Amino acid sequence: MAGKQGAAERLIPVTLLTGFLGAGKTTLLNRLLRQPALAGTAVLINEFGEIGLDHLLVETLDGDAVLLQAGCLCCTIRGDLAGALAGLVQRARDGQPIRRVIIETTGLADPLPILQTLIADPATQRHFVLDGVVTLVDAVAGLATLDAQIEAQRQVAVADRLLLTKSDLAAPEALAALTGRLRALNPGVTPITATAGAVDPAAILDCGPFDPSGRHPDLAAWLDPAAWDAPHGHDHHHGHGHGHHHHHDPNRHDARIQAFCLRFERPLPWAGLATWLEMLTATRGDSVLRVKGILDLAGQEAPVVIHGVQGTWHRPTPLPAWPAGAPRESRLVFILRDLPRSVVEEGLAAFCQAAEGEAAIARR
Ligand SMILES: Nc1nc2c(ncn2[C@@H]2O[C@H](COP(=O)(O)OP(=O)(O)OP(=O)(O)O)[C@@H](O)[C@H]2O)c(=O)[nH]1
Repeated sequence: MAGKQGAAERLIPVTLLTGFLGAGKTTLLNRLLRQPALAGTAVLINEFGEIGLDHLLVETLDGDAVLLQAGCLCCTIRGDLAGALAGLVQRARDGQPIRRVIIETTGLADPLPILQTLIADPATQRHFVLDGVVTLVDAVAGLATLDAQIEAQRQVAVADRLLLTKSDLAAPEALAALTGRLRALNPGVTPITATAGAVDPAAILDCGPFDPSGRHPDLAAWLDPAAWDAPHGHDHHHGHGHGHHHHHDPNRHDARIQAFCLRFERPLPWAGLATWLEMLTATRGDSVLRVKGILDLAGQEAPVVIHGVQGTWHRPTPLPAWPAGAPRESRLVFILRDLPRSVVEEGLAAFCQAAEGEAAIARR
C-alpha cells in the first residue's frame, strides 16, 4: 500500500500498544525507544484520569511524546486521536522526520473503537497504516484481569502480538493457566516473553496490515461501529455508564471505576506512606486496580516513582532528577474499582500525619 504513494506521502506505520493497567506498556516503550530501529518514532500517550504521569515517565529522545487529552481513548476522545495524528502529518511536512507512530492506550481502553479510527477513518488512512496491535499481558494479574474486565479480553483478542510481562514474578502453574486462556482468546498468536520490556523490536514491528480473519469469532461483531456508536442509554458492552456523544468525565470509565490524582506540595514521609499503602493493599487490594506516583519524599533530593498493580508493589525507583516541566511535588494517581475516594484520602492523611508526628518527636 505504501508503495503507491509518493516518497513524501508514504504511509506512516502505526503500532497500537495496549494491555491492562500496569501491564508494563510504559516500561516497554522506554526500552523500545532507545533502539536504533525506532528512530523517528512519535509517541501518542493516552492516560485515564485528568492528570497523567506517563508523559513524564516516557523518555523520548527528542521529547516527542504527545499526551492526548485526558480521558479514555476508546470513549469520547477518539476525535482527539485523529486530530493528534493530523498534527503529526503537519510536523512531518514541516520537516520533522516521522517514520513511525506508537500509540499507548490507557490500560482500560477497549481497543476496538481505536482500531476503527485507524482502519476506517478516511482522513487518517490517507497518511497512516495500522501496522499492528501489540498487547501486553501481566503474568501475575493477567488471569484475574481477564476474568473481571471485558476490555482486557478484547485487548488480547485483537492482538497481532502478545507480550507476556512479569513472568519473572509468576509461578509456573499460573503462567501455564494464563497461556491457556490467551490461546483460547487469540489462537493464532503465540505469546512472547518480554520481561521488563526486553523484546526484539523486529518481533513486534512491521506486522503488516490488520487482518481480522482467523481471529476470535466475536471480533467481526465487535468491530462493527454500530455496536459502540449507538446512542447512549443502552447497556454498552463493556459497561460504560455513559454514551459517546455527550460530556465525558475523564475520570470515569464505568460506574464502578474511578481515577483521581492527589497532589502534595510538602514532602511526604516515606514511613507513613509505605505503611498505609501496605494496609490498603492488604484490606482492599482487589479494588486498587492501579496506583502510580512520583514522590517528593522528606529527606530526599531526587523524585521516587512507585507502581502498584492490583496488589503487587513494584520496587520504588528513584529518578535522576525531576522531569523537565514537572513541579517539585508528589502526585499519586489512583484507579479504583468500587472504592470511594474518601477512604484513600482519609487513610493516607492519617498515616502521614502519624509518621510526621513520630518524626518530630524523634528529632526533639
Ligand atoms: N518484575 C517485573 N516488573 C515489571 C515488568 N514489566 C513492567 N514491570 C513493572 O510494572 C510496573 C508498571 O509498569 P508500567 O510500564 O508503568 O505499566 P503500564 O502498562 O504503562 O501502566 P499504565 O499506564 O498505568 O496502564 C513498573 O513498576 C514496572 O517496572 C516485568 O516484566 N517484570
